[in-house]
Amino acid sequence: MPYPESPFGDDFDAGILVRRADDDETNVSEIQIGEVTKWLCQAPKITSFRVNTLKADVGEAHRWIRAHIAGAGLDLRVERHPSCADAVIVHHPVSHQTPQKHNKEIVVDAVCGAAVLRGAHIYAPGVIGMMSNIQIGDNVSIYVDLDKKCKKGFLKLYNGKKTFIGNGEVILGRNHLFCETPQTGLAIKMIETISSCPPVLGDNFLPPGAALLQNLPSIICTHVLAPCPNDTILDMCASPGNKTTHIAALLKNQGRLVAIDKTPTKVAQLRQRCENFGAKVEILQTDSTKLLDRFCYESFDKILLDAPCSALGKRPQFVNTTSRKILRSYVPLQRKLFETAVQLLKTDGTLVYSTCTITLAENEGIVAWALKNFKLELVEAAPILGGPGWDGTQLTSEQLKKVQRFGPHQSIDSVGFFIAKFVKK
Ligand SMILES: C[S@@+](CC[C@H](N)C(=O)[O-])C[C@H]1O[C@@H](n2cnc3c(N)ncnc32)[C@H](O)[C@@H]1O
Repeated sequence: MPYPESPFGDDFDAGILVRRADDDETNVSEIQIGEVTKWLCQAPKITSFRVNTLKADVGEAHRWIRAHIAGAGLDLRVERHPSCADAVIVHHPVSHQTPQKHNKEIVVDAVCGAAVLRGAHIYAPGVIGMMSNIQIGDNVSIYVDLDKKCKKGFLKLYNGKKTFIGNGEVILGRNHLFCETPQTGLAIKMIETISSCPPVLGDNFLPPGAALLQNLPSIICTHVLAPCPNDTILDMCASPGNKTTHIAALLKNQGRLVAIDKTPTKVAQLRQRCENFGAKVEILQTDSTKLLDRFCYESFDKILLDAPCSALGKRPQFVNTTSRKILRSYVPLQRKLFETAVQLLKTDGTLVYSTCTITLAENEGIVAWALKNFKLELVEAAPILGGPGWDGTQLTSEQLKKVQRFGPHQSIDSVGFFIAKFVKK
């Protein structure tokens, strides 16, 4: 089976990705959606770290990352990002050759396969099938099960829908993998992958809280909010806290930062992240659509609404079983959260709206709706490092240049993401 061209099933109407929420029949955009779905299946060509400036110096973190990569015998370009002072970028090598395949095969699930293409090794729970003749120390080829039909513990050559992603060395044998519970430990040490992302790019080689792996568009998003010491800032949908801790760092822990999430387990994650990163944050577990019960009208200088969304910007994706119903379920919640944000924002205050998805309805659709319903000015979401927004809503081409979208054919090959910035009038 060749590498997939789309994570969606044959019966998925991809046109929904480029339609407005209030016009679900007509194709209103010129976007070549096939290019986008193909891009979603591929891994990003960079890995980015965000240095936590509350605990580490960017130059020093840059040297640690370079030394780690050199120590693994790799010669990769590692640079401090020219426009995001706290970002360090590792460029993956460009390889035009598919690795040579071995006769012995391992089958992994789609989530594990995606992690492998972003530099992970394979851990026991991700392995589904291992041929019975495979021994510890063997070099094997890794395949992703594309339709979840391979049974756990499968011991023959799997002939179902699968795609090749790379080669590795077996560390754990069948007995350990399939006969022991719980299944834990490093199962396959990756040697080479089709994405060329080197398998050394975790963040656990760095001192705790010094830096984290964070996709570049997410790093840019907090710079667009532009926190300044002594601002009063609200992060409405904050867990696991990647952007909250970034805001705290740019605030230098001065001013007031309130971070909220609705789900108790996610609030626990947020708390832990803020603690590890030395971030001074007031954390609340509540529904952000109901914040006017807790805060006065116009309480905040700046608000980040990193909204719950359909998360279709994730890369790579092998399989996505989302539906029209699920995709359309986010817009009403995004509008409610947005409305609350506008009420809590001071006049002349800044609101940044972002998502990690690609649909027109959740991105440009929300911006067009917001400009129609509130006294807001759309301002340039600088630093602009992504491309313009998609057409298909009432937004003009000038307005589409003020927002930023991360997608295919751009200088930054990262995940799909959207950022818009407003000032309240
Ligand atoms: C896109 S994630 C946020 C990621 C986070 N900003 C970061 O960068 O680490 C969206 C978050 O919104 C939370 N959420 C969803 N509905 C919410 C609501 N009504 N009120 C508050 N949080 C909500 C989810 O639990 C989820 O953690």
